Amino acid sequence: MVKAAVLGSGSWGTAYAKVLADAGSDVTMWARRESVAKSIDSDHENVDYLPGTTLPSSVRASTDAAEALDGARVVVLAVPSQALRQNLGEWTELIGPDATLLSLAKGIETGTLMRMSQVICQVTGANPSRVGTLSGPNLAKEIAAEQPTATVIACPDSNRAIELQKACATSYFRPYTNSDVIGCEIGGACKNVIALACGMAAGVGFGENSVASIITRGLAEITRLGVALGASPSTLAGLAGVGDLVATCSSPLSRNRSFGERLGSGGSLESAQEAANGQVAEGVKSCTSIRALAESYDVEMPLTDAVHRVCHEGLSVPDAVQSLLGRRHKSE
Ligand SMILES: NC(=O)c1ccc[n+]([C@@H]2O[C@H](COP(=O)([O-])OP(=O)(O)OC[C@H]3O[C@@H](n4cnc5c(N)ncnc54)[C@H](O)[C@@H]3O)[C@@H](O)[C@H]2O)c1
Ligand SMILES: O=P(O)(O)OC[C@H](O)CO
Repeated sequence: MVKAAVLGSGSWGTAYAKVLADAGSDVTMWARRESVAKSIDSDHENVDYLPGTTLPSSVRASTDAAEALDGARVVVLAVPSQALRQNLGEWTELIGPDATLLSLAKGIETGTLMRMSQVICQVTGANPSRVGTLSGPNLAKEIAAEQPTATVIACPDSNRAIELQKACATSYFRPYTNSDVIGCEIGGACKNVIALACGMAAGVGFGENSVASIITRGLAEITRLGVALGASPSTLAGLAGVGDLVATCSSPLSRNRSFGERLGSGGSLESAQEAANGQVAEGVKSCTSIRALAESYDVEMPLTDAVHRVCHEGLSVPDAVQSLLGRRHKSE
C-alpha cells in the first residue's frame, strides 16, 4: 500500500484523495483551514469544496503538513499554481529524500514563467526524475461521482510513473503514463485560457460553431507553444491536450469557462471573481504568463493574447472578437 500525502484540500485535491484511497492507497490530506481538515477528518466530507461527496473513511486530514507528510512516498501538490512556490518553501524540509512529487496544478507561474515541475525542482532541489504531473479531462465533481475518465501521469522516470499509475488506478479512473512532462503541463495550463475564451463566446450568445472554432484554433496555438518548448505533438493530441481542452471548454462545471461566460455576458472581472466564490480559475492569471512565455519563444497565440487583453487591459469581448476576425487571412 502506497502512503500518499495530498497537500491542498480544494475540489481537485479532495477528489484525487478519494481516487487514491479507492485505489487502495493510504492518504492524509493537508488543509489550510482547520474547519476544512475537521470536516474531512470527522465527517468524511469537504463541505466547502466538494459538498455531497462521502470520502472513504481511510482519508484523513490535518492542518499540520508534517503530519500529512510523515512517511509519504508520494507527495501530491494540489494548491493553485500561484501559491505553490510559497507553500513548497514551507514543506521542503518535511518531504522524504526519495519521495515522488506529483503536481496537479494547471498553470504557469507569473513573473518567472515557469511550469509547475520547474518550480518544484527549483524550490525543493529535487531531481526532475522525481517530479511528475497529472493532467487530463478531469473535472473534480464528475470524478467524485465516479464517472469514468482517463488521465495522463507524466514523469521522466518510467518506474516512478508506473508507481504513480498504480497508486490511483480504479474502476472509474484510468491513468496512462507518459514521459512528456512539458506537453502535459503546457496542455493543462493553456486549455484554461482557451476555456475562458469559449466561455466569453457563449456569454456573448454565440453558439457551437464559434466554440468549436475556438477549441480548434486554441489547440493549434497550444501545440505551437508546446512544440517550441520541446513537447511532443502527440501529447497535445492526447488526453492532456485535446481531451482536457474539450472537457474544459464544453462543461458548465469548468470554473474557467464559467468565468469567461460571466465576462462575455457583460460582467466585470471583479464580479466574475466574486461569483467564483474563492475557487480558482487558473487561466485568469496564466493568460498573462503564457502570453509572455509565447512571446519569448516568438510563438503566435492570438486567442491567449485576446483573453489577456480582456482580463487585464480592459478590452471588451465584442472588440476582442472583431480583432481576432480581422487578422490577416491565411492557410490552416
Ligand atoms: N477542480 C478541478 O476539477 C481540477 C481538475 C484538474 C486540475 N485542477 C487544478 O488543480 C489545482 C487546484 O485546483 P482546485 O480545483 O483544487 O482548487 P480550488 O479552488 O477548489 O481549491 C484551492 C485550494 O487551495 C487552497 N489555497 C488557495 N490559496 C492558497 C494559498 N495561497 N496557500 C495554500 N493553499 C491555498 C484553498 O484553500 C483550497 O483548499 C489548480 O491548478 C487547478 O487548475 C483542478
Ligand atoms: O474547473 P476548471 O476550469 O479549473 O477545469 C477543471 C479541470 O482542469 C478539467 O480537467
